[in-house]
Amino acid sequence: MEQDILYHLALGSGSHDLVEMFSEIRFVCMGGTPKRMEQFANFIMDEIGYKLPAGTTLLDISYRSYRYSMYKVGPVLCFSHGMGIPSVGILLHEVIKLMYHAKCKDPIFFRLGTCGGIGIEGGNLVISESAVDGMLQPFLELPVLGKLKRRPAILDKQLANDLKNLHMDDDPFSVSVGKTMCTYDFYEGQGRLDGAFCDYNEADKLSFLKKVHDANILNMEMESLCFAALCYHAGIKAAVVCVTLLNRLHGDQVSTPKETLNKWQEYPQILVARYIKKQLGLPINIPQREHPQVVKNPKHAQMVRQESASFE
Ligand SMILES: O=P(O)(O)O[C@@H]1C[C@H](O)[C@@H](CO)O1
Ligand SMILES: O=c1cc[nH]c(=O)[nH]1
Repeated sequence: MEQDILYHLALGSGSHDLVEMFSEIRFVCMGGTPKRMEQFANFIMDEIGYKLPAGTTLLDISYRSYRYSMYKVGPVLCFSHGMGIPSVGILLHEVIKLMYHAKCKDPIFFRLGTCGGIGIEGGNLVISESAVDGMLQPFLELPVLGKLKRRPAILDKQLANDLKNLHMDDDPFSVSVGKTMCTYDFYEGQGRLDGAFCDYNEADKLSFLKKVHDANILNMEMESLCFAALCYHAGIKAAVVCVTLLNRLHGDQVSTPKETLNKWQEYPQILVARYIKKQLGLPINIPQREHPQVVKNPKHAQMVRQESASFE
């Protein structure tokens, strides 16, 4: 291949110097919405004391794709992945290739998400030890060339435990490690009664949720199966940290006020930021603003701005 066009990122190995732009990346963080990931980029910038080069602002490097958003903060790359397995799968293919082209060394991948708790109240964290599909099967099934390909959805146990150990007594959330059910739909796929269609009743739903609960599944979301399977297949250390928006044993609707939900969405970020700081050798409970790191490549943001702008 002469050049590799990372179409949905609006980047390419021929049009961009991917080594210059991304070789320092050590942590790749992704979550559903552009807003959340922009907030995380700003948060991690404060946490690790990273300073953007003078006169530059945080830029969505992939804004020309109109698909995903992408922010770079020193060694941390932040993406929005949209909703569901197809969306996160396409992104992962391109991010994994990006890491390869950029010659990044053993980057760790995180998904910072939201989920429905199974027996866990809203506003608490679940770290996935592995993922299962809506049939409780522990692998991603994908039709490839007319045949079903199965890839195990395994996550790094050590990383999950390391993250859990970063929980502090005065955190406003609990942290549990367990299995995650990843579905292809938010409504019927997760046994909700409040979708546009529903061919089952409350008793059927509760019997399914009990089966899920009895299988030690702590939460439901819509990306972990693919995220775990593709990272495991690529040999990438990966973790999924989600905040529960509700306890599904008590209801279906996400009725918590928006301000509270926004606060809760920060909880996975707090834990992952602690991990990143620890890996970078920074103290994890002292604000870093007064101790800015030297910017490794002061020309970087300007360069990203120019290259993104010139990409067609
Ligand atoms: O990371 P997010 O909050 O997008 O993850 C879950 C799973 C689906 O993408 C979405 C459904 O509301 O939230
Ligand atoms: O119940 C929920 C909440 C967030 N995301 C999901 O996929 N399910």
